[in-house]
Amino acid sequence: MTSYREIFPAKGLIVSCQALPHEPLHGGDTMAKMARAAVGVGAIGIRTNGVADILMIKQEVNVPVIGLIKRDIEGSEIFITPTLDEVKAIVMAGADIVALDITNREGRLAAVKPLIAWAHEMGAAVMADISTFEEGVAAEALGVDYIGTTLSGYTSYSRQAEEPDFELIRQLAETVKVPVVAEGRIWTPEDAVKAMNCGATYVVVGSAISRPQLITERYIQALNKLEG
Ligand SMILES: CC(=O)N[C@H](C=O)[C@@H](O)[C@H](O)[C@H](O)COP(=O)(O)O
Repeated sequence: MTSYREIFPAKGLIVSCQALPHEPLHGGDTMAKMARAAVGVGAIGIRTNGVADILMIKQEVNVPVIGLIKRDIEGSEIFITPTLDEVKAIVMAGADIVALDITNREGRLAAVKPLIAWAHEMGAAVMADISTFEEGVAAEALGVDYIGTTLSGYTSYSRQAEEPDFELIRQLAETVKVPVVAEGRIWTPEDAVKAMNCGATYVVVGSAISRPQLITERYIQALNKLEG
C-alpha cells in the first residue's frame, strides 16, 4: 500500500500567494496579507515562493504552507526548487510541504531523489509539480506525497491549453494513490468544482486570486474585443 504524509485535515482550496521581484505586489508583507484574506474565508492551505514569504505567512496564518523557490539556472529549464539548497531553505523556513519540479527533463527523475529524501528526513512532505501523466506516475514511484498538475502547459511536450488540464487531473486521480492537486490556470469557481469532480483532492488557485495585474488584463482584453 502506498503511504504518504497527510498534511491537510480535509479536501479543499489552497491559494497560491506569489509575487516575483518583477511583479507589482512583490515585497513587504503583501503576500502574508493575501494569505490572511484567503484563510479568513476558508482556504485550507497556502502555496508560496521564497523564504521571506514562507516565514511571514507561517507567522500570519495557521494552515499548512506549500513552499517553493523559483530559481533560474543558466542552461536549465527547471526553475521550481531546482536544487537541494532550495529544499533546505524551504524546510528551514518552516514550510510543511516542499513543492518541486518532477518533470522528465535533464535527468531530473534521478536527480530529484536526494531532494525528496532530505525533505522527508526533516519531516516535510513533498509535492511533485509535474506536466504529464507519465511524470505523475514516476513521481509517485519516487515516493512523493502529493502530485500537482502545475507544469502542464509549461513543458514543451505537455498539453498546451488555455484551460486547466482536466484530462490530466482525471487520469492521475484514476491511477495514483496519493492525492492529486489540481493546479494551473484555474480561473473560476466553476473550474475549481470541475477539477474536484475530475478527482482532485485539492485545488490550487493562484493568479485568479493573487495577481491583480493578470486579473485586470483579462478584463481589459475582454473590453477591447467590444466593437466601437
Ligand atoms: C508554471 C508556474 O510557474 N507556476 C507557478 C508555480 O508555483 C505559479 O506561478 C502559479 O501561479 C501557480 O502554479 C498557480 O497557477 P495559476 O496562477 O495558473 O492559478
